Amino acid sequence: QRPKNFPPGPPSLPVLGNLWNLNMKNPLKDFERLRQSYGNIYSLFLGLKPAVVISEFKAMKEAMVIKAADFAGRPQNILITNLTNNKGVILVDYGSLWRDHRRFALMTLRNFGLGKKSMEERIHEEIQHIIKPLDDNIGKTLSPQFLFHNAASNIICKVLFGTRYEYEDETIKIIVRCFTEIIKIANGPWAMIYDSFPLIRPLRLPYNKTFQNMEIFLNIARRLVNEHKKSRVPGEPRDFVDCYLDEVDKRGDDATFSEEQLTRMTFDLYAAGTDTTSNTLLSGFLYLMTYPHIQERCQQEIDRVLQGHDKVSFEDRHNMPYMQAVIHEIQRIANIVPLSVFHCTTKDTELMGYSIPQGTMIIQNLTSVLREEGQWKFPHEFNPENFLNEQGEFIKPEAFMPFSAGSRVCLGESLARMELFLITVTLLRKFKFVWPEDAGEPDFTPVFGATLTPKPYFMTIQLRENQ
Ligand code: HEM
Repeated sequence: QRPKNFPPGPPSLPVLGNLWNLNMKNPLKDFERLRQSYGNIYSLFLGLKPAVVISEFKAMKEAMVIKAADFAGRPQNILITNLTNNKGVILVDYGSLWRDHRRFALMTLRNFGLGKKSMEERIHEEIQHIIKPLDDNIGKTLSPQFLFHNAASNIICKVLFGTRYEYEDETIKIIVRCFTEIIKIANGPWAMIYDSFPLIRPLRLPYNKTFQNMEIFLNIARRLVNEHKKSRVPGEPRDFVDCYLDEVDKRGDDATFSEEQLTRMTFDLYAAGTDTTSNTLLSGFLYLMTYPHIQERCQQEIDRVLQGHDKVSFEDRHNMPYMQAVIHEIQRIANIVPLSVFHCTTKDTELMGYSIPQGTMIIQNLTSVLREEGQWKFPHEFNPENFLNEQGEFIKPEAFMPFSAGSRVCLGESLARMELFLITVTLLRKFKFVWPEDAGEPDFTPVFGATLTPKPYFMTIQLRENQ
């Protein structure tokens, strides 16, 4: 039964609730269909749990920005609690552990605490490892999937642990496999089954694999943290782990800053920073190959602004309005995290006149904002004009929310934006990317998972004439 003045929604069945209304493999179309019937704020029962789905800019802003604290919780199901041990940052509930760690991570990632080597340098070093295989394949075709994935993974690895792995290294393969499998189970129907039926928890079912995978990653992270403890010089941090160990020293007995929390947080940052960035790059190059005139216009701007410089710096973005518009448009159309990460209300609250009790799961339909008519000049097509004004200057409409908005907004936004800019500009400056002649028509339909991924594709690499 829906509480009084709760947002409307489709009728629900006992036990299953509205799970029968959703295609678990890809519920995005169902969320859109239900929005058309019930409006921008509607409710669903996921099993016995009530959830509210929020769509379009106005409602999203009221919830996430204006009433940020009311909507900043995370739903706590038992699988997640058992998996995270109430530690980390992404899935922990609103409270002091989350707040202190979020603040610490933001400060550290913003280039302050990271020691002598700047974030930009770390990214540029990794870009050299992307360029090498591209250089070796001039005139040939290549699938960029692993290249981008390993690069994004190594960048975050360097920020956290100060190390990178060769693209063929077993450790990187194990890490990537653990993440993929954990996310698949934690996000899917098994999490709900685990939650609803305590008696089956000890059985050997797929979620057990999740706990094993989590242990594998945590053991790798613990080993790296132990090595840091031996080699660090207090007060002279080399990376995120060193900064955190300095913070533990500084805080003394404050239990929330602990080594266990550190290893859990490295997992979260690693998981959140890899797929998202690499899938954005993959979508980006797919669009740049399909719209060669847009690729060329980027290259003209790059050549003009970088003339006489050996490499691009993040500051250069201020002189590259077109490139900035293209990268933002890639993020808008790629819509990499379409349902954000589920939120939860922290107290009884109201949204656009509806009452929403404390503890209600909140699902952000970010797709609806990124494609909203009235917010964009060209909501349904790939067109950088969405981010340019009449004078050709870069503008960012408020409805640009691929990182979500408010208190839980993506913690890695600044790192992600730097990666996307430096990688895209460096590669476009040196190479021309061409859709292979024999590859048929490009298919833009993404594959749904925790993030949206373009279908695997190949690209032909050409060296640009001025290189
Ligand atoms: C293009 C790349 C990225 C996109 C599109 C993206 C998007 C998002 C979104 C939509 C959320 C959920 C926000 C919410 O719940 O309201 C999120 C959360 C988060 N992201 Fe990202 N992200 C990206 C890259 C990164 C990177 C590189 C890192 C790591 C440094 C990162 C770390 C996090 C963390 C830790 C959270 C949880 C924040 C919290 O709960 O307070 N993300 N991201």
